[in-house]
Amino acid sequence: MSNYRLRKTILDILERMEKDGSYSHLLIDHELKTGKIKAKDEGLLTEIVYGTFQRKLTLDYYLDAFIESRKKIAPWVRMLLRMSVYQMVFLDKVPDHAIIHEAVEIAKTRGNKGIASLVNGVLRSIQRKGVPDTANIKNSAERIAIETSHPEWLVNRWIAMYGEQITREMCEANVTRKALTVRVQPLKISRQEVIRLLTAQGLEVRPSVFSSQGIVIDKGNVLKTDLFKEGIVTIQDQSSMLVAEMLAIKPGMEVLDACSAPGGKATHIAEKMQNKGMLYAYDLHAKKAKLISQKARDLDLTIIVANEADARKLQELHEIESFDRILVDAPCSGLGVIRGKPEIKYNKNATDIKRLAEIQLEILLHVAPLLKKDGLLIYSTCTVEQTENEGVVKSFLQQQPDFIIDQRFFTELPAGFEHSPGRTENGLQIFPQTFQTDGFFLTRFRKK
Ligand SMILES: C[S@@+](CC[C@H](N)C(=O)[O-])C[C@H]1O[C@@H](n2cnc3c(N)ncnc32)[C@H](O)[C@@H]1O
Repeated sequence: MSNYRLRKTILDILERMEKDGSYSHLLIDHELKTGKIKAKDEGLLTEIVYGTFQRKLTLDYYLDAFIESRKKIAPWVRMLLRMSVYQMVFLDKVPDHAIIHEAVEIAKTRGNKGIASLVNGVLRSIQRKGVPDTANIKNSAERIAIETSHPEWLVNRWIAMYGEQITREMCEANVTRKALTVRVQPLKISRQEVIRLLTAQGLEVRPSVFSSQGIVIDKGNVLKTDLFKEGIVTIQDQSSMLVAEMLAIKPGMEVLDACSAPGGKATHIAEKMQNKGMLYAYDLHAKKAKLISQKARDLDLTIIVANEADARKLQELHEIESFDRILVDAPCSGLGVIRGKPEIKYNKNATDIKRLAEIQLEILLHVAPLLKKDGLLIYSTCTVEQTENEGVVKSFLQQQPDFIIDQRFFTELPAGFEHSPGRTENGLQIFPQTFQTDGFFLTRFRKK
């Protein structure tokens, strides 16, 4: 694929992300699977698409200094300018003159001479004068918002929750890449052996401190290895791996995973159960429930029974006090996984957060009676929103006096969490910047 075609494909993906609010990772995966992108270009395509979308608001701030405010420009032209400026400012892989040349060619072919001249003028001015200095922005929330491309309402909200320093670190982490991590299927092979095999294939890897099954891939493409293709390792973020680790699971138990698709944590729990016992996994959507069964089959785990159900109606399917362990990995705003899914920061609003917190509490209150006395329930989300995390935990404890926060949860956490900034009496908020993971929240209740 020529450079021109590659840039045009990148522009197409970015436009679809903007127009349909489509999931960036799904669009990129789809494009890479068409086989039209050369292996050597895959990294560049991913980098420009993610980078441009991640830094959309920063790039607009730069561009607005060079575009007359009265001038209306079509969304595709703005996107073309954004991806060009992203490459000029944040990447050093292609010289500026080549970036400008390709952008002008696209503008000419898709638009007309006038658009090509505008694109040429704006990009050449930026090349000559450089981008505006954000140090001049006086208001600190606005400055964080522009420098890290987050909506200002979100930055203000996080500053009110966590203070300016944590907010800035979090926003900065959200625009960086993190290392991919995988989980080993321990019933098939040991982590040590997988590390040996991956290292022999030239990858740079290290054991995760979050989970005895986790491996961090510092360099190399694990997705192309047979270990991945054969289901011996699966992709999972380290903070997600913490859930099964902290559920104090034993083989032979009866376990409920109330919001389970696509089954990352359910399969991890089944592995911890050594595929002995019973794990009921539910999801609201039938299609998604099928993904859980598929994942269980891929990993040769036979104890998972996956079905479609609303977690708020599980009392119709199961008896009171029938489970040793329950996991509520609740639907949430996803504001902890912005790094991998940048569209989330632009699409969510405060009303979504409030509504989600209501659903999360409803789910918890409904499944609580299904837990045996002395049983454990983990509540987790992939968000950094206090309303959805500590807020829900506090409301749940108020309405369910039979439940307490299990203090052993804190002593059983892996080393490194002793002074973690997000640790409170109600659970553990993992920030994306602390361990270079997804932002995640989890806590463990015990039924008295
Ligand atoms: C955070 S995801 C779960 C991820 C999963 N535990 C894993 O590790 O792969 C939340 C899931 O809850 C499902 N969901 C949303 N509302 C639900 C409800 N009322 N009952 C059951 N599942 C629900 C969503 O479809 C989504 O798949």
